[in-house]
Amino acid sequence: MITTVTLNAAIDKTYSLPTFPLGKVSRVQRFHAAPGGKGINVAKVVAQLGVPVTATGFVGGMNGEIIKQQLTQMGIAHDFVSVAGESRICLNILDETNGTSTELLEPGPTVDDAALKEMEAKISELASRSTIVCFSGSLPAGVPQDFYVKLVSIAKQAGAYVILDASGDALRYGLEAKPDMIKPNEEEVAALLGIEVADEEALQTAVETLLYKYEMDRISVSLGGAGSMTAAKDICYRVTTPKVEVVNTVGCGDSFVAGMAVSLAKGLSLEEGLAMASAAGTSNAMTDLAGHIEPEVFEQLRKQVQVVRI
Ligand SMILES: Nc1ncnc2c1ncn2[C@@H]1O[C@H](COP(=O)(O)OP(=O)(O)O)[C@@H](O)[C@H]1O
Ligand SMILES: O=P(O)(O)OC[C@H]1O[C@](O)(COP(=O)(O)O)[C@@H](O)[C@@H]1O
Repeated sequence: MITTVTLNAAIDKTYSLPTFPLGKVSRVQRFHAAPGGKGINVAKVVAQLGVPVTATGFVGGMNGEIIKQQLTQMGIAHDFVSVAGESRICLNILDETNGTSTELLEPGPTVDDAALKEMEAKISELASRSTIVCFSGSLPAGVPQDFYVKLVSIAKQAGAYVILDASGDALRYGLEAKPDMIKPNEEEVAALLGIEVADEEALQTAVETLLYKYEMDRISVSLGGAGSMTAAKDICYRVTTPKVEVVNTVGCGDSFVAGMAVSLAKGLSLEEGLAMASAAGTSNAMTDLAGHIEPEVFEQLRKQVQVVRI
């Protein structure tokens, strides 16, 4: 089983507008809402790829109930810790004319100490039954910046392979617990090392520095439409994906993580994992939903992505 952890679960709402003029009234004709937040997006794609998954994290209020209900309807097992307050809404406004995506992310509920303790116990229990645990996303108020250190350590101690997809201090602290894999973007790599990444050679050096410093199994730096770079012990790959018609890139990183987690759960090679992760990310970019892949598109892309050793 794969467990996904979303400490700041959300309802992801997407509004698709022909144009999005600021300071004007826009009437929204096309919209949808789905359970979201990075880890829940990972869970949705893992489920689509046919691997058993349990989604956990903090949820609160009516939005929390909706998140749980909809996951149940999707056939995704969940085991959340309930908190006072309301789970957030994350709004993504797609302007179909100029192709922009504008995200408005609420802060989410405030988590108290009792809920933090409950989460530690939950991770210990779920990780002991999981081959992979994915921690994804930002920390809501009340969660200490170093909480991922604790949770990653607990999951590793329970014997799970741990993927951490976070940013800022949450990632910086989380690295101290030596997750098996992280999936930063280029800016996050630069921020972690306090450097500027001028070109691909510099990126490779930076990624390898992080890999060895924190004794990780692999690091994938996702580069949006330009693909990704992945370093593992004594090896580095550059992956490029075919040019596709992009609809909405929200959730691409989560889909990439899902593909990688599924490949690990199935015992596939790193090369196969990269094809799977990249195909999932690119497939997600081709739909207006966040954390969604079309199986036929995914299978086609999986054959088309280029995984090159550098
Ligand atoms: N515009 C795009 N065209 C094709 N594939 C994309 C595009 N954006 C993202 N992807 C795919 O999704 C993966 C992760 O996307 P990225 O945008 O880098 O992550 P994040 O959402 O974390 O910023 C990429 O490595 C790529 O495979
Ligand atoms: O937890 P965070 O970091 O605030 O991010 C929340 C938001 O990120 C998203 O998962 C999108 O993330 P990616 O585009 O990086 O995959 C939204 O669906 C979500 O609501």
